[in-house]
This record gives sequence, C-alpha cells and structure tokens, in this order.
Amino acid sequence: MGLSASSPLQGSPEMYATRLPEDSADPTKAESTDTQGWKQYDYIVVGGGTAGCVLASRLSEDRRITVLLLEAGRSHNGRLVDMTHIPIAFQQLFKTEVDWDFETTSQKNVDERRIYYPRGKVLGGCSGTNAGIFHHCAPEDFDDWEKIGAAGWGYKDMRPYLLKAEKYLPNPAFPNVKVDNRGSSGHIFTRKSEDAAPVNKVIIEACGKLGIPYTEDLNTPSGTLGATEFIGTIDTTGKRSSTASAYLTPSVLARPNLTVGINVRVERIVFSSSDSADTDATPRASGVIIATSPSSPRFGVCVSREVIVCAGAVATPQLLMLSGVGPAAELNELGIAVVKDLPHVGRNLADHITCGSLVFRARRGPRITLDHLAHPLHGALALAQWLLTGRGPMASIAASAGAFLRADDPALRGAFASAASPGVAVRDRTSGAGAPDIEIAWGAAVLLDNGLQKPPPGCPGLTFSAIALRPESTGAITLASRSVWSAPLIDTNYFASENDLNVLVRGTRLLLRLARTEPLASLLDLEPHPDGVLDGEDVFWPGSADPDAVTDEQLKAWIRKKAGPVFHPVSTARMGAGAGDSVVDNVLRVHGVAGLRVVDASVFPTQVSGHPCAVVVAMAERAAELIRGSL
Ligand SMILES: Cc1cc2nc3c(=O)[nH]c(=O)nc-3n(C[C@H](O)[C@H](O)[C@H](O)COP(=O)(O)OP(=O)(O)OC[C@H]3O[C@@H](n4cnc5c(N)ncnc54)[C@H](O)[C@@H]3O)c2cc1C
Repeated sequence: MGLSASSPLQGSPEMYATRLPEDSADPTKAESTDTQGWKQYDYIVVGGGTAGCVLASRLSEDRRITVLLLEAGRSHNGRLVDMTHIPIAFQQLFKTEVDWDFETTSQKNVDERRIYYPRGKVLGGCSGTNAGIFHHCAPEDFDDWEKIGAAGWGYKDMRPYLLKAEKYLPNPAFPNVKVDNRGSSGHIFTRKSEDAAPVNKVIIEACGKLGIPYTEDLNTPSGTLGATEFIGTIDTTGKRSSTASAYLTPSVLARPNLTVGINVRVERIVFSSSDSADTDATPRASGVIIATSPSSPRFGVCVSREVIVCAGAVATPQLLMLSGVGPAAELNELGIAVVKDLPHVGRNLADHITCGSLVFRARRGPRITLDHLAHPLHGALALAQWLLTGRGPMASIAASAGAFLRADDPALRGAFASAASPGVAVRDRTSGAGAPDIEIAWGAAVLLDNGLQKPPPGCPGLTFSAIALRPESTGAITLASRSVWSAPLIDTNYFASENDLNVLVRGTRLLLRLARTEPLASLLDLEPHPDGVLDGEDVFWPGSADPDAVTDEQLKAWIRKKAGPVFHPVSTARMGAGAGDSVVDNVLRVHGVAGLRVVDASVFPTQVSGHPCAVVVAMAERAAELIRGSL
C-alpha cells in the first residue's frame, strides 16, 4: 500500500493476518467462526483513532503482551506537507481522503436537510482532523456520570487522567494559567497560541461588557464558565498534536510487540462458538475479519485476551451490529445472526448543535480578519512561514477563542431579551449549577457552510456560532446494510425537543448583542449591502438585523435552515448498569459478552458540556490501566 519495507506501519494484511476462504465475510455466520490457525495477538484494538492510539501505546508498554492496532485510514505521516498537521486547516480536510464524509438522514426539524457529518479517517482519527480545542468540559459533567451509575468516572477519577494526557507549554502572555492546573508530562502537547487572531482580545473585552467574564483557563476544578482564548493541541513546532503523533512516536512504533495495520477495515468481530448444549453460554470475542476493500481477500486475526473497539460513536455501534451484537429485531431483519441481543447499541446518540454561521461584515480599514489567507499568494506565504518557523496564522487553531455560559444567567438577561418578541422559555439541562448550556465560538474569517461554500469576494468578516451544549433530543445509528463498506444511517433527530431550538434562539440573540457592544461594534459594518448576497441570500443576515426588530420566529426559521452539528456525537454504546439502559459496564466491557470492550466517545453515559476530545483521551488512559489491571 505504498509503504516502504522499513515502515513500522503495515499496509498489507499478509504481513500480520491470516488469509481466509472466500465466504468468510458472511455476517449470517457471525456466531460460529473457527479461528484455529489464525495469527494471534493478546489484544486487538479496532480503530486507530483518538482512543485507539492511546490504548495501543499504553498496552504495548508491557513488552510481554502483543497488540494489534487496525485503522481504516492512512498514516498521519509520510508526506512533505500533510494538511492534517496544520492546526488552522481543519476545514480543508473536509470531504478529503482523511474524512469518512458521512451525512445524516433527512432531518425533519431542520427543513428536511441531510447534513454533512465529518469523521476522521486517519491514524489519530478525529484528533488528527478536528478543530484542536483542548477542553476538560465541566467538572459537573463527570459527577453527573457517576450519579447516574458510571461508578469510577466522576471528576475526582477523571481529572488525574486529563492531566496525565497533557504536556502544557506555558506562554508568558497568559500568566494566569496556573501550571499546577495543567498536565506537564503527558503526551499531547497543549498551548495557548501566540499566533491566534488579534481580534480575539477585542471580542473577549466586548463579552466582558455584555456580562461574560474573562477567564484565562477554562480547564480547572473551578469550572468552565467565561470567555477565553482556547488552549489548543499544538506542539513545540507549531504542528497539530494528535493521539497518533503524541502516542505513536517512532520509538513506540518500533516496539516488537506492537503491530499497526493501516488502510484496513474491520468487517466484523467473530465469537467463539458456544457449547450447543448450553444455549445461555456467554459468547466470547475471539478475533476479527478484515479487508482492504469490498472485493479484496479477507484476512483473520484472533485474540487471546480482548478485542477493544475504538471505532468512534458512528462506527462502533455499526461494527457491533454487523457482528451480531445489537437490537435482535433489527439484526434479524437484515439476516445478521444474533450473538447478543443488546437493544441500546446505536441508541442515545447525543450531539451538540449550532445555530449555523452568524457572519458579521468587517468595516473597511485596518485588517482584523484572516480572510486574506484564502488568496493563493497570502496562503502560500503563511504556509511558508509555518513550514520554516512553525509560527504565523497557520500555527493557530481556527476557532481560537470562545465563551461558555448559561441560558438562565441573570447577568445576561438583557442580552437574551428583545423588544420584538416576548422571549423563549428554556429548561435547565445543565449538569450542575456551575456548568454551561451554551457555547459561543468564533473564527476570524467569513466561513459559510463549514467553509465548504465560497464567501462573497471582497467582503471580509467574522463568523460566530452559538452551540447548544446540553440538547434534549437524541437520535440513533442504525444499519443501512450488512456491509461495513456502506455508511450506517445517522439520525441525529435534531430539535425533536423545542427546548434545544429555544436555547439556540437565546444564543443567537446574545451574539447579535455582542456584535453591537464596544469595542467590537466599531470594527463591524452592520448595514445590509447588495454585494453580500449569494444565491439570492444575504449571507450577513441575521448578523445585520436589529436585535430589537428581528422576532424569535424569524430566528427560529433561520436556525432550522442553517443549524448543523459541532461534530461531537457520543453515547451510542453508552456505559451503565445493565443491558436495560446501556451497552457497556463501568469497566467498559460489553454486557453479556466476554473478551469485548468499547473505549471511545460512544461509551459516554451522557453528553459533556464542551469539546470531548480530551475527555476521550483521558478515558482511554484510564481504560488502559483498567485493562492492565493496575487500577
Ligand atoms: C471536524 C471535527 C472537529 C472537532 N473539533 C473538536 C475540537 O476542537 N475539540 C474537541 O475536543 N473535539 C473535537 N471534535 C470531536 C472529537 O475529535 C471526537 O469526539 C473524538 O476525537 C472522538 O474520538 P474517538 O476515539 O471516539 O473516535 P475517532 O477519533 O473518530 O476514532 C475512530 C477511528 O476508528 C477508525 N475506524 C472506524 N471504523 C473502522 C473499521 N471498521 N475498521 C478500522 N478502523 C475503523 C476511524 O477511521 C477512526 O480513525 C471534533 C470532531 C470533528 C470531526
């Protein structure tokens, strides 16, 4: 697969797996595959993404055990200029070879749209393609997990692993980030960038005037409320720090007991046949079947200890179901032999949702945005600066600042209010009194449709969005077919609860007020102009709308048209007490199946109130200790 003989990454399964006869991919035979003679490992980690790289690295620290890590995407390394390394460039990775490029089913509450749904397909997974915001989320999120039955996953348990994962690079420009609150010897590099957009400071000052206080570090036991310049996952050379670059270093990849297969898909997990006289015998995961394309030969590998599924919140439930672990009725309908009836596989899909891109036009005058980077010459110069010095705009994350707040904060009542409408009611869905239910984030450029639509020429601006952090609506992942080579059905069920829409109406109103608050207001041109119209639509509306004239109904209609995911799906194989409400137990073993664990965002008991990547890494760090028996 284009890898040199000396590469520690294996492109051909011939090197590490056993070739199988032709009919071995048949999912109707899921319950009884004979793995005798297959190449064997102690652990097979399925999915070399955010969690998978952490686990493979940590488990293979013990040289007596063998680990096979299998990733569907390519290596994170090996190109002269790899876009996945450029912190600001995450939207340039959309719909490329490192993206699964999924879409949701038609969503009835957002104008029947099918919404683009990116997931990372590369060693490092989404940590190699995401926006790079490093966030502990709210301490109450974890205490909430513990309260609902996920014993051992409270804040006091998770914080040591959040710190263990991180190597914070102090920045003298941010003296109030207390290094005691940051990890100092972990693998993931984190930092506040010197190169973040200067306009952040202006916006943060306006936030303060509106009633959102500044906080220098959102990742502490004091909680996550306030406005800040984010800590990003950026290393000492200005490159993205993914779990692949951080945990699969050349010396880790050189371990003789770690094998990493890339460009290979796990088609299904196989189970040792149960004793036919005992129909209640617990099935045991005994290996996996893999292939490099739908039509290529199949290979098998078997396992002496565990298969650990780390394929992420979309692909993990898909793979479990394809392997016969899931809701029996649905599996029967597709003719998949049921290994274990687990009704919650694929259920409880929780995702954050944004109001869409709220764009404000910048006034003519000194440059405050980064729109000029879209020009080939400016882009090339910034790229050259990044390559030569590791500095400049490319070395910053794209959404480099934001704020976390509560929709019921009395200090923000004025910001949420309008003379045009009586205002929407919202229920408190936060995880605790100090936790947020709204995030606002921004980028210093005009970004339409996640950067997939070209902005109007010559109209620089700032793009904001409000994010509902605690949606009530949940959806499901189900199978479209019985092949891993076709995408599963992703039904996010957005706005099934009106409360989620109402939270976003408040968030959008707050942004309209923020744009009219000094010192930000003086930088923006909030008048409508004909050159901002694209395909018959004014891209600067409702940014240009008077907050005291635009009604809640108008904002709701706009949100339904523009709302989209923040790419944080979780809970599709969630942790809980039993099969009646969950998929894995509190040490992440699949209920009623031996030798099978899940470690990734799909096991979150509920959604977190922030960006989940650091939480996934911390969870994988803790899981590695659980699996090794050192906890
Ligand atoms: C565009 C985007 C921006 C984001 N921004 C942020 C952010 O700024 N901060 C933040 O905290 N979070 C962010 N997130 C979310 C965060 O990155 C994810 O929640 C987290 O990384 C998920 O980790 P995971 O281990 O659950 O799954 P993943 O990282 O998705 O790993 C799953 C891996 O499994 C592989 N795989 C899937 N199926 C198979 C198969 N059958 N066989 C073999 N391999 C398979 C995939 O290719 C992938 O590498 C973002 C996500 C996206 C997509």
